[in-house]
Amino acid sequence: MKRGIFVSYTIDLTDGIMTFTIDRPHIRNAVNNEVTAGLEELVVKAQQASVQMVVITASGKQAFCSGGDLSVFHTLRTEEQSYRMLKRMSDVLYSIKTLPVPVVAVVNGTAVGGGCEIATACDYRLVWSHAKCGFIQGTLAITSGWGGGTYLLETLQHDQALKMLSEANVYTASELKECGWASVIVDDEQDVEVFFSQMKKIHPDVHRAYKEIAIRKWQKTDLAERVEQEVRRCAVLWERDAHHEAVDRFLNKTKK
Ligand SMILES: CC[C@@H](C(=O)O)C(=O)SCCNC(=O)CCNC(=O)[C@H](O)C(C)(C)COP(=O)(O)OP(=O)(O)OC[C@H]1O[C@@H](n2cnc3c(N)ncnc32)[C@H](O)[C@@H]1OP(=O)(O)O
Repeated sequence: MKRGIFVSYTIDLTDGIMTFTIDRPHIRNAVNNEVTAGLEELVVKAQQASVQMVVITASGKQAFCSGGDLSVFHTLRTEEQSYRMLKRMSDVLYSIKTLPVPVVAVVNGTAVGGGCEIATACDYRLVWSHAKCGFIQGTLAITSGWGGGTYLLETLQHDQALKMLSEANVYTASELKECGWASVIVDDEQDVEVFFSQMKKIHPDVHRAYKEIAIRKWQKTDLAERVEQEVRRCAVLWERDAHHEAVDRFLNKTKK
């Protein structure tokens, strides 16, 4: 077992499964710059030949990830400033999406905003039955900006994806299964183990070969360029008053 412990995340390698855990439960596992750096570290470490699968999850049962840490990212005011943050996260999520092994999000609780983007960049989403998830960026007068909107349109039927993005709602685990976002709903740790033991029945080279096919398709269809356009579009909206006012409302509401 190899283990690296930092303040905001851990990376663990056990039996060929490399697990990245966001460890900021007090703030619903929101992504700050340290978590972004951790995901960059994950991408490097996951290239090792001994890694057969990658898991992304988070501490506690309340939240998988509440998106970007608004108390940190709210200091980014202009299109240019927000573009740099959005681009960095979108680059790391693209690298995660195109890892040569299956990537599984174990959605242990609420996933909203960028949290849904992280999960959507993964190949599989194991969603705990109590979890509620949604692309709520619209309520902040922005779009997804880490590539997750583009990945959702790749993953779900077109009208389901567009509805999920535009409605900016949160959905229950069963609604997420019905629309095709959740691969599996899990009720306990045993259900999670069953998923991984099924995966492990198949030789890791077979998983790698199928992943190669998917990556080739994404390269042919200019996925990276489509993500870049999503990032740029979000940065334009980010600069506007409507976005900053909505974030102010959230931050002031929770301080009272
Ligand atoms: C920035 C990138 C962008 C993208 O490209 O996608 C985004 O991610 S936009 C989306 C940003 N995220 C949000 O707007 C979600 C905000 N959070 C919530 O709506 C709720 O916290 C929750 C996730 C639904 C959980 O609700 P609940 O369990 O009731 O917890 P609290 O609301 O009481 O939160 C506890 C504590 O954590 C703080 N918090 C939560 N999320 C964030 C966040 N994303 N950024 C900063 N802080 C966050 C919240 O303020 C509370 O703090 P205290 O009041 O000090 O305890």
